[in-house]
Amino acid sequence: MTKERLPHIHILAMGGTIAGRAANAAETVGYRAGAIGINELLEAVPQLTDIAEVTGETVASIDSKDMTEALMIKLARRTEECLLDDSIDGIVITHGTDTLEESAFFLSLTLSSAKPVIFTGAMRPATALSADGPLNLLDAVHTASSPDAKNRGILVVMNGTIHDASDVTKRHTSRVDTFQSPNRGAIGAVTGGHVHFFYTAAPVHNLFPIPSGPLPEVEILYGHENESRILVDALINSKVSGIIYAGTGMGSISETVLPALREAQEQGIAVVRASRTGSGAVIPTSDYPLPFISAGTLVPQKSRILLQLLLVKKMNPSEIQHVFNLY
Ligand SMILES: NC(=O)CC[C@H](N)C(=O)O
Repeated sequence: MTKERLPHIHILAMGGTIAGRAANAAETVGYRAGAIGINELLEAVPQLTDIAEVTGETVASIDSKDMTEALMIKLARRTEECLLDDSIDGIVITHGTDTLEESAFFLSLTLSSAKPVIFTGAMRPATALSADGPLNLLDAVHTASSPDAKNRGILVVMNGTIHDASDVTKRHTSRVDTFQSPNRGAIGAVTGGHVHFFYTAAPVHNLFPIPSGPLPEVEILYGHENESRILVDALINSKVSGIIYAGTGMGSISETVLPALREAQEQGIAVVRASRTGSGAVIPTSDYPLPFISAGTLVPQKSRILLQLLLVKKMNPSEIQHVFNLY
């Protein structure tokens, strides 16, 4: 009897807590992210060899709070090369959790492939009691090996749940169930190695080529009571290309800031209304007609990435709104 070939899953390591080392096993907060190399990470999960032929490489060893646009582009390019490699069946990206959702969303907008691409990370360092990284890695490799994970775009596997890159967001500072998809819910689960998707695949919107150079400057403002226009004026003076306004409620803008944002628009700055609430859609309303753009269900940090890529295409507010309507 011939043994069935195991899938070849390639791991791209970016650092983060999953590769974090602390002084002792009780330490779950003070540690150095990205201190552990890819080989040590794989050795901690010997069960991987039962389910896949696993190879790995280090793309970066950073705390993901320091993620940059250049590194995000580098990660997208390397992932694309791996997707084109016929010997690779699926890809797992280990990443710090702080900005994991931004990288996953960026790759979902710029890559196209039937092969699974799975992001994972950890909330406790590799050296901690009850470290969550090893099981997250095993679950991610199970998912990357699953034929059911094909044609679903970029996925995030954490804490036994599978999430779509557009909805998933980090919602808690320390708990292992921090990753949630607040609008549409998790799309699947990994239980005892069994990968189970709850829904058929949603449409995948890989809309852009991987950008070749720096993206337009887009900043995020956070709405609050008794707000002044100081920050909007600073952004107008800085000649940014876009502003994401994380407004109160459904992207509401206070009367003190509204005239300043209108002035920004007159200077050619694109303004997107998102919400500081963390979930729900911001939809176009007569209170804020075009050129105000509404973010849909995208959180401010993902709205920023989408707007940057749309501004590269030199789209006008109406065209930009059409793309945000997909979310
Ligand atoms: N749990 C984590 O991964 C957060 C640690 C670190 N700040 C990072 O994002 O890389």
